[in-house]
Amino acid sequence: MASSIFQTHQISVKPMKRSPLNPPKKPHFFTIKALSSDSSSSPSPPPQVSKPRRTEENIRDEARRHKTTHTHHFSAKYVPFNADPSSTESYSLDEIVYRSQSGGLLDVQHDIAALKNYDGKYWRELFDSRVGKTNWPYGSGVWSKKEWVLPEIDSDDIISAFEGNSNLFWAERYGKQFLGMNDLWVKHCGISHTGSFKDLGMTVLVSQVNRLRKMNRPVVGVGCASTGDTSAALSAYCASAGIPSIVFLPANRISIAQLVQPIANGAFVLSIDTDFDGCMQLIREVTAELPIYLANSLNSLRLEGQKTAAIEILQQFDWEVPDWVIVPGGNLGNIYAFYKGFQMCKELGLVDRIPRLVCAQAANANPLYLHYKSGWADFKPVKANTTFASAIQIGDPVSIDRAVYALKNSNGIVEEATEEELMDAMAQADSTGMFICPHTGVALSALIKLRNSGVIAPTDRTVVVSTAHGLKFTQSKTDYHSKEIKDMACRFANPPVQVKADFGSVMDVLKKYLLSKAH
Ligand SMILES: Cc1ncc(COP(=O)(O)O)c(C=O)c1O
Ligand SMILES: N[C@@H](CCOP(=O)(O)O)C(=O)O
Repeated sequence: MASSIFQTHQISVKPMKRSPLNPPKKPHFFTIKALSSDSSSSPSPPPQVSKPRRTEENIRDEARRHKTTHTHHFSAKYVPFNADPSSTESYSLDEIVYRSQSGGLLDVQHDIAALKNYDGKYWRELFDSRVGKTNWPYGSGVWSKKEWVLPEIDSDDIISAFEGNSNLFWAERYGKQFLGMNDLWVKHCGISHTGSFKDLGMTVLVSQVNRLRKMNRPVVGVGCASTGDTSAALSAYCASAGIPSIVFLPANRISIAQLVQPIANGAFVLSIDTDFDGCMQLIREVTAELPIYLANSLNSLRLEGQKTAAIEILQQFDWEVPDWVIVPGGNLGNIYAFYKGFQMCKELGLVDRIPRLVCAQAANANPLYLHYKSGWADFKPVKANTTFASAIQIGDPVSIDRAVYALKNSNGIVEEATEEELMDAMAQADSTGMFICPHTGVALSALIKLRNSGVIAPTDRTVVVSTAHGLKFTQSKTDYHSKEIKDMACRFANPPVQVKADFGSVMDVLKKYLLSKAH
């Protein structure tokens, strides 16, 4: 059997015998019948139907067999972000457009009235029913919310690695030992196909590109500027779809593990002698000239996938709302994506409030923090300095307006972390069994500050969003534990002990170690 990492195994299940007493059941996951707009009642929740997969089928074939004509009326379109209610400007998602007429950001606007034909209980049960299954495409944490993401895309056009459904980890020891907290959680979005939360948005964007190409729209390739994670996700999803990808990387500013990802996935990699903001400027100019589709989060499609992480957090808490969610911020799409996910759940009746959001920035790349501290006075981009949190070394974030909106509407806070603070926080978290990235260290530093100042109470249910896998950033950990960082005490370094290869020497160091650990 031809296999790829994006295919799951064929599962052999004997077809069930059908008889008049046992008629074929309706495939509920694939047919959501919208009520007419004047209807006041909601349909009953989807029944659990076992859907035998034929031996000769893979999961795409099975989904095709179950496909019925579209019976739901959910839709979405681009509108200017935060537009005046009187604005009539809008674009089909099948258009190639990244900016509004006035040059502002766009947003994907769903037909909320159609979605509201179903009550919160219906959506909760529908989403819950899809977790942990292999039904195409709903086995993905993103596509399990398809009606809220890209309702009109054909499931056959979707490119998915069954991303999402990431671990919400109870940080028991870290919470107790370092913060006196008993309800601290880490949402491990980096435990994902390419090792960061970018997979959530990229499955949506590349699926839409796949659709556009099938419609013969002029898209020869997909391109992005990147600090390492967007490029990894873009190249993997494009490789899976057989679509050329082009990535602009700031030379010598991303980790080796991140650099090798697009190289291995066959992307056209340009290493450019500038920083991320310079690469971003270039990709915007290039995509305006060439048939290359822009994959950065300036493109609001990406945020539709990323917002599902917020919905997933609520789902994992059995639809109870945490008090705080802390997100590291760089280009600032993700903080808005979280806001949007929470807000949609509130608007559609799945929950009755949203959490307070905290955006955490590295002090070396802190334009949002400075803007917040100035009382949201005039925004000024900064020149971002080198930071161990290299994926957020961004001085001129494209989603600044989205971030400000999200924070203002969630009673949010912005915090910053120095290099020493973020590296110490990462080392302490790792010492309790995690293996986080420096960006998660930034988010934990923000938490430490807000706990110390009493803004976050010991009993507050708090979620720290971990955005990438620690294995992408081993050089920073190596530098820290070797105490090789200039002007940093590396207080929690745990360097290996060099010891002679004889029993006595090994016993000596072990006894010393055990004594230091004895209570
Ligand atoms: C690992 C990691 N964390 C956090 C961020 C920040 O996300 P955003 O750019 O959406 O603010 C990024 C990318 O920018 C990232 O790659
Ligand atoms: N950290 C990002 C920076 C670009 O962000 P995007 O969400 O706008 O693509 C990266 O990994 O490239």
